[in-house]
Amino acid sequence: MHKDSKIYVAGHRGMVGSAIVRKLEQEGFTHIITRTSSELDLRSQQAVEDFFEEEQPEFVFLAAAKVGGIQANNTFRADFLYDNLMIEANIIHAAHKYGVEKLMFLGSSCIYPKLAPQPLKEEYLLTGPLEQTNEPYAIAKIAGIKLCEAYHDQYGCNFISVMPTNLYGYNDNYDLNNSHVLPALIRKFHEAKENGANTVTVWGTGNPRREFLFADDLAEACLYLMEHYNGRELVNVGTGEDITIKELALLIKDVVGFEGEMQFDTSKPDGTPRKLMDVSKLHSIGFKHSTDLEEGISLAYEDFKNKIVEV
Ligand SMILES: NC(=O)c1ccc[n+]([C@@H]2O[C@H](COP(=O)([O-])OP(=O)(O)OC[C@H]3O[C@@H](n4cnc5c(N)ncnc54)[C@H](OP(=O)(O)O)[C@@H]3O)[C@@H](O)[C@H]2O)c1
Ligand SMILES: C[C@@H]1O[C@H](OP(=O)(O)OP(=O)(O)OC[C@H]2O[C@@H](n3cnc4c(=O)[nH]c(N)nc43)[C@H](O)[C@@H]2O)[C@@H](O)[C@H](O)[C@@H]1O
Repeated sequence: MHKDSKIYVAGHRGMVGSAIVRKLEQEGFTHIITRTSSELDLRSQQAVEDFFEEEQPEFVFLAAAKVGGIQANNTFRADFLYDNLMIEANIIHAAHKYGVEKLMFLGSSCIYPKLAPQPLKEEYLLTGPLEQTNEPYAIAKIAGIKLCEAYHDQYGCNFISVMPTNLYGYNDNYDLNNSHVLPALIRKFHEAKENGANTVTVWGTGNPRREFLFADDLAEACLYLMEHYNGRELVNVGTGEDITIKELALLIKDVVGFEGEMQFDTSKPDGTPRKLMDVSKLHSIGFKHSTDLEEGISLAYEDFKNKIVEV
């Protein structure tokens, strides 16, 4: 990418998309193209093709998607499958049709089999059954990977697939029903402290293990891979370290300064027992994350407090 290359960031208002825009601006890229979902509904093929014909982007970061935590995925199963299939199919096809030089598709660590060996290597894809709570979303993301591979094979497109682990950071989603665990617990512990509550409820048993990558580190990885990786195969992006949900809750409890108790609601699903990414390929390409979990949680908590002040 040149500093004046035409770069489209799909999903620029989201946690990942906004981090990518922030990073591009910091690096001095001057021609960043964006559209909100009300300006351009990416589920409409005609609208997407009209947009690509008009803007003629040279590089595309595909960070737009219907995204949510375990409960959202398990509740809105049709929406997670349909929206994500339509968004990725429309953008990937239009990128081919209008001659985009390079596209990056963002998948997720949930594409791997529920009980695959850990840490998860890229070659474990499609080697076993998926986690039921997010199977629709995972199927959509696997289809996105296969679309990129197929357009590479048939048309020679330089479309790469990046598989982030669980993410958190600035501009995260703090809705208690639809968010991921880390932002949900930040909000729960904060509100319990502010309201003088004695107990915070954590979903599930607390035993599952999760890996968490700060979204600005992912954005840095995305720019690095856009510049340095042209492979057909997917690339995991994570920290290579995981903790239990209980350990995460204790960490967030300390950062927030909540002094009450935690209780575990086992009526809520645990989901995949573990999904630790093997990041040896990422490291061999030359990238390693820089924000450790405790520092990242503090940064996310400050962002959360600033946002509630704004409301
Ligand atoms: N968050 C995670 O833990 C995580 C983990 C692994 C992978 N990922 C992947 O990373 C990418 C970004 O995730 P995120 O956490 O940044 O999600 P997010 O904060 O929910 O942002 C998603 C963005 O997609 C846009 N979008 C959704 N539906 C759209 C539609 N029909 N038309 C146009 N735009 C639409 C939204 O645009 P508006 O704001 O304009 O409505 C929003 O900005 C996704 O591909 C996700 O699968 C996320
Ligand atoms: C990266 C994302 O991972 C997602 O799986 P996944 O990590 O289980 O999604 P999370 O919603 O982050 O849940 C992770 C673990 O945290 C537990 N948990 C504890 N308290 C809470 C809470 O208050 N809210 C939430 N949300 N969880 C909570 C939850 O039961 C589960 O075992 C997939 O559903 C998505 O498709 C995506 O791939």
